[in-house]
Amino acid sequence: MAPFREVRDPGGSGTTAPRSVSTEAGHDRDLSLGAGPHFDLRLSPDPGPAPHSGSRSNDGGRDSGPGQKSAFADLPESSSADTQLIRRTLAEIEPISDKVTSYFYALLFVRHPHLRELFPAAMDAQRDRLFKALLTAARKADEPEVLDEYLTHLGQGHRKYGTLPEHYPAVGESLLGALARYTPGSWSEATEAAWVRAYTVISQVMIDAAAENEQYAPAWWQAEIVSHELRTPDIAVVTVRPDQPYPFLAGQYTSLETPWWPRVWRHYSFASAPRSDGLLSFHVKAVPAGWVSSALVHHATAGDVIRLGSPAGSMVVDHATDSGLLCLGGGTGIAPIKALVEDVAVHGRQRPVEVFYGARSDHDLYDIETMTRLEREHPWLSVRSVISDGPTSGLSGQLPDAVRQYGPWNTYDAYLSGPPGLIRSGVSTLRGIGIPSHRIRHDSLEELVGAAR
Ligand SMILES: NC(=O)C1=CN([C@@H]2O[C@H](COP(=O)(O)OP(=O)(O)OC[C@H]3O[C@@H](n4cnc5c(N)ncnc54)[C@H](O)[C@@H]3O)[C@@H](O)[C@H]2O)C=CC1
Repeated sequence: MAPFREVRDPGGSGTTAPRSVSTEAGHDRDLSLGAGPHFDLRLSPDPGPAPHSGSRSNDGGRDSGPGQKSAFADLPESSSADTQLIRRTLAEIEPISDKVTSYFYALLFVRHPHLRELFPAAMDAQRDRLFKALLTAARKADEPEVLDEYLTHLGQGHRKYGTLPEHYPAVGESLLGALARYTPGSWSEATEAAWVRAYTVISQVMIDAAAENEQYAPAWWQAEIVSHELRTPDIAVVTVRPDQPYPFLAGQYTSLETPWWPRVWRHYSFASAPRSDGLLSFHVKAVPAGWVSSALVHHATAGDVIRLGSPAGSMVVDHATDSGLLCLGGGTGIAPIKALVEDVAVHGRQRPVEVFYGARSDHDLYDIETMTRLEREHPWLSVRSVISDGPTSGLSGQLPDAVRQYGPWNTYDAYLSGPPGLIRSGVSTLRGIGIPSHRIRHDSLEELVGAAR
């Protein structure tokens, strides 16, 4: 049987933690957690198969075998009562989530200062990512399969930050400390016990997923920039050569860290299907206050080395069907759409692919030449550009409106990529014209908001 590790001393980092800290709100807050919650995490040396659900994982397409059991199937019967208690806490902190987030990090760093170095020097960009992810996990507690997949990705993705199993109890204590502090009306022994049970399972799934991923993938890849092409004053196509093979699927994205902003990771979709020379390309637009995007567009040159995390995302082509593909790419969102087109071409299936490429002006259609070249090469491909904000001789308006003028689309699989506003209105338009939700694919809005800054 695998050893159990009990974490009984929330301040047990060997450092003398101050008893209070000044938070954003300017109040000194007591950091005591009383006796403290206990997290019994099994730090198994042999993780066995990852307990994820059998749906697409972020390891470049490896699926877990059929019939694997969800870790959440092991939850005690009290779990639905736990769900109620957890929901109540979540509802209570929602309007003050900023304060709770600040307090969570204050607790974490004051009690466990050695963990500070795992986070970026300037925390504002990524400040609430971890906390949000934990709350998202808690919110999905009654959707075991979805939660398993989410946590598996989260656990694997945390390897690049240097996260170790022994860090999880510290995070759990800080999470509970912050929740308890900001829900004084409802926090009780039962609520704490519910959160301890939920966090214990959450962290165990993440730890197991990371350990399983370690068997076949590095925590990150080094990648040298081999070409940097400025297509407009603020959009660059950056091509890199990873230091070891990088398996991924067309339509997926990765996390990327530049040498100029250590520990600040941003998501970028691959702009090509996997290539025989192993090179990877990204379309990067420098956005205002976008540290990483500006560095990549305005400072990066050939020879610079960046780091890449694991591939992720399920916006991939289903090669088991011959359905047509309806693709909406807004701005740099055309990058993974181009990868999907190349993927269909590689598989040699003659299925119709209809691309709507949206941009604010003709000038912003930075990749139209590539798309029209692909259209010339492949009779099954049609590319239409749609201009939203300027004069044009072609289609004008917002992308979803343009798509509505064509069709019918109800036999197509739909792929959306671009700004969150496009995804939201695109999904609602496509549903409205008869494409069922399960045939509409896009990256998670949570990942997209602020993704490529
Ligand atoms: N996998 C993905 O979903 C990817 C997403 N992106 C995201 O795409 C965005 C690209 O930004 P920009 O190039 O500045 O695009 P943009 O803001 O210039 O928008 C491009 C086009 O998208 C459509 N659009 C934008 N907002 C819309 C809305 N609210 N409703 C309907 N249509 C809308 C319009 O047709 C517009 O011309 C970034 O936020 C980036 O993070 C980029 C690459 C991949």
